[in-house]
Amino acid sequence: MFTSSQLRLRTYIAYSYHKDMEVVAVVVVFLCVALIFFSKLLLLRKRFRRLQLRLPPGPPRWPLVGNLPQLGPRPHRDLARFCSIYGPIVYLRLGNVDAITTDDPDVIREILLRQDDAFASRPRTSAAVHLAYGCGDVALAPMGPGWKRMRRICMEHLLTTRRLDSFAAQRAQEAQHLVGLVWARAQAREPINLREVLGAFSMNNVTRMLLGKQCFGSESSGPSEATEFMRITHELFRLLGVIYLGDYLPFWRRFDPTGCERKMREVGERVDEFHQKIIEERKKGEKDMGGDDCKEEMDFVDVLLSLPGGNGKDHMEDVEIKALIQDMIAAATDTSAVTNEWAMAEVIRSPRILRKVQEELDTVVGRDRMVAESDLAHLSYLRCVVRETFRMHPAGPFLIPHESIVPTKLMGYDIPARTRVFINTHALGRNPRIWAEVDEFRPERHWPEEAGRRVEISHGPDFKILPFGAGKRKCPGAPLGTAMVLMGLARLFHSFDWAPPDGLRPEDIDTEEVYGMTMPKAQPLIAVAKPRLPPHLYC
Ligand code: HEM
Repeated sequence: MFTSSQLRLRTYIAYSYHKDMEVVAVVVVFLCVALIFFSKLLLLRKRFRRLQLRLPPGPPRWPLVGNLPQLGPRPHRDLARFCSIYGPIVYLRLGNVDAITTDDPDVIREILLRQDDAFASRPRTSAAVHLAYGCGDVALAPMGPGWKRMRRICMEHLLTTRRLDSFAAQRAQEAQHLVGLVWARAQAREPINLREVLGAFSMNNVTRMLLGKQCFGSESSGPSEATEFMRITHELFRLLGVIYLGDYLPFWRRFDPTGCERKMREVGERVDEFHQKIIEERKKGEKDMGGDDCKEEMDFVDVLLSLPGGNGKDHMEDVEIKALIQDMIAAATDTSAVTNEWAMAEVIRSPRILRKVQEELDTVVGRDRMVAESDLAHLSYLRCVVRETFRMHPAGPFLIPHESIVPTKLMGYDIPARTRVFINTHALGRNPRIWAEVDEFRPERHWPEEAGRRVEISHGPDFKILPFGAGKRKCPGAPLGTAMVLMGLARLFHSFDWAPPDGLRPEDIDTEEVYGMTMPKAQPLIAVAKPRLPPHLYC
């Protein structure tokens, strides 16, 4: 039993407790209201600031999704249309991402050269995370010390002129292997799937440098493994090119209704198994890697295994080596194979151009030997064919997307930080303000005005074509890519006459493209070859 004074005390304690709770509740409610108020204020300030920005012009946008619904299955064509309506720089809002696009040489020069420091980063997309070792490679890595180190390894250890020269004999063997393959089919009077043979040519060239062995052919680990590797590499490329809604609408990633991100994870794991196997086999083999002379004989994997790691470590991490192997394969194979297929398609479509290419080859090389790499610099007309191919059919419709690091001004417009930049190389080559008769394949337009001047394949000061990009992110494999493209074409045009399969006229060869990170012909190129050199040269 309580006394009355005890009861009074208990009542008082209960009363003060409730009073304190009320005060706490009032303070909490007040803090919440203040928080909501200030965050709204910040949002409004941000919106107000955005309203003050002078963004480039662009198409009207939908709430939440912005301009995403205006992009169809060929987004390079949609963005080109916007540039023809709104001008050389177009602003787009893709979900919650700021983006600009351009097809104009002056704007491109400003982005890639004058403001290279502001625009040289890459967006951290889901594909880059799942398919490029968490952006730990070169091609998809955002600007930073990681990218710098990996790029330096490429430039100073893998793609040096000396090392590329040391693989010249292997490249010549691969070119002969290509000719032999086509010759065998020609003897059997079979039409040739040029996508297949050119794909194998590129892949073999790259894997011989990278791994010291062919992927397709007598040295391969077996046709089924090679085919699976090629299949999974194509799948990787397809996914890298996909416009994934989750990169623009974060809620999409929670549900992933199309299973795109799950597929990325699966393909990333499958590709990783291939790469891990390569490293483990090589470590087990324990090749001798000492001495500078020996280093010139080493393939890329040997070189990477011999290099010190970052932060004073003795060796590079496996994951860094795998990211570089993947970049080399992905960046080098499809790009050159797609370019070669387009060039063959356009030349076979035009018997006049085929005759001119062959006349030049007969003059420079003759008919009693095969084309050598040393001939390539003298094949000016063939070089014009390659330049014209890059104008009409750049390997990819866009450069790999760039991203601005800081807010900046571009041609008088405000560009916020983290704006995604789509440089539309497909539209640049077909921009009617720069080129006449844009849909006509005419190599002569690149013939140098000054007699005897070498025809450059890379971009010139006018930035009217841009096959390898420019500035800090320029393709580090451009000399190798050019050599592989020129060599493949020179050998095929020199060794064979070409025609479409029975019943088709040259002009019936279709030139429809299919969108992706690289942009191949929609249908593989099938053609018939007829040998034109003495038989002993083919074996
Ligand atoms: C015809 C063949 C090739 C073409 C058309 C081509 C084209 C390109 C283009 C357009 C870019 C993007 C540039 C940018 O975003 O500004 C690029 C980047 C790159 N390419 Fe190539 N490429 C070819 C061959 C090669 C080869 C043979 C290699 C290496 C063996 C290679 C390695 C790379 C790498 C590592 C990058 C990323 C550079 C960076 O982000 O820092 N490419 N290439």
